[in-house]
Amino acid sequence: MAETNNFLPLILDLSGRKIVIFGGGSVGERKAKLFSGCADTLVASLEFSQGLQELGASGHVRLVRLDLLTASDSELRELISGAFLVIPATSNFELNQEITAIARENDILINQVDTLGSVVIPSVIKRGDLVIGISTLGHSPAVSKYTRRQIEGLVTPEYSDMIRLQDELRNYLKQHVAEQRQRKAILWKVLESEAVWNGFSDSYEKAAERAYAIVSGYLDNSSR
Ligand SMILES: C[C@@]1(CC(=O)O)C2=NC(=C\c3[nH]c(c(CCC(=O)O)c3CC(=O)O)Cc3[nH]c(c(CC(=O)O)c3CCC(=O)O)/C=C3\N/C(=C\2)[C@@H](CCC(=O)O)[C@]3(C)CC(=O)O)/[C@H]1CCC(=O)O
Ligand SMILES: NC(=O)c1ccc[n+]([C@@H]2O[C@H](COP(=O)([O-])OP(=O)(O)OC[C@H]3O[C@@H](n4cnc5c(N)ncnc54)[C@H](O)[C@@H]3O)[C@@H](O)[C@H]2O)c1
Repeated sequence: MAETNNFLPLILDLSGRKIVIFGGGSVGERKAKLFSGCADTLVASLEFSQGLQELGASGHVRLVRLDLLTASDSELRELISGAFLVIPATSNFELNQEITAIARENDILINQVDTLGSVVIPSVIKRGDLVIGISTLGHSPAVSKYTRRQIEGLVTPEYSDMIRLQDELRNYLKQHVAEQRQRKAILWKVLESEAVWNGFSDSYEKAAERAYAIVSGYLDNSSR
């Protein structure tokens, strides 16, 4: 098991990145579903789950059918050529290790699914512009999944509304408040306002109206 206190989550722009998954079973499908929305995802396998066949048919992932045990090294290198991330997820541990070695030789990031490798895939929550990654660093993926479900219950749709409102306010305040510390104080006053949060249940406009009232109050006080 790798030394786990050196792991940190990163939020990456995967657009245009090539991700190659070996193995089209339940794990390969879960990984392909995660990445297919944002990266060029290829799955190489003997067989493909129903879910992957559907993703392939809809053009969301590229499926390459082959027996990796009889594939030549050059065929494997061709498949991983230009890849940002390789995920060896067949049911054959030795084969996964072989693919890992080839990816390592080519300095490609590897997400190992049958042990803790240098890249760990977290549980992911994506609610609009709010993205949360959760990992136990290999100790208990079930707890990651459990924690995801717990947090999903907390992250109500109002979080996306508040992100939109804060984004709007940040741009407004950059035009009207010179001092960054003052801008930060106003944003937190809005963020911690129960009236603003409750306003969203009426409408976004209602919450925004209450937020701008806080901003005006702050600006009036500071101009005295
Ligand atoms: C988070 C998530 C992301 C994803 O892959 O999508 C993920 N696994 C998920 C679910 C899950 N996986 C497993 C169970 C069964 C219960 C359990 O074992 O706990 C459950 C829960 C379930 O299915 O209910 C079995 C399992 N997992 C690994 C092994 C190999 C081993 O450890 O030996 C075995 C076989 C163990 C055995 O043979 O018994 C290894 C890994 N799994 C990881 C990620 C990485 C560590 C992440 C972390 O530490 O948090 C790591 C190291 C590598 C990797 O990145 O794949 C995803 C939840 C997505 C969601 O939120 O829904
Ligand atoms: N990381 C995780 O969350 C997690 C969860 C469960 C299991 N695992 C591990 O992940 C691995 C895959 O698990 P799974 O449930 O997806 O297995 P699975 O049996 O559902 O799928 C295995 C896939 O590998 C393909 N495959 C096997 N041999 C092949 C070959 N020679 N050439 C091409 N393709 C080949 C099969 O066609 C199949 O599509 C297992 O080793 C398991 O230990 C990881």
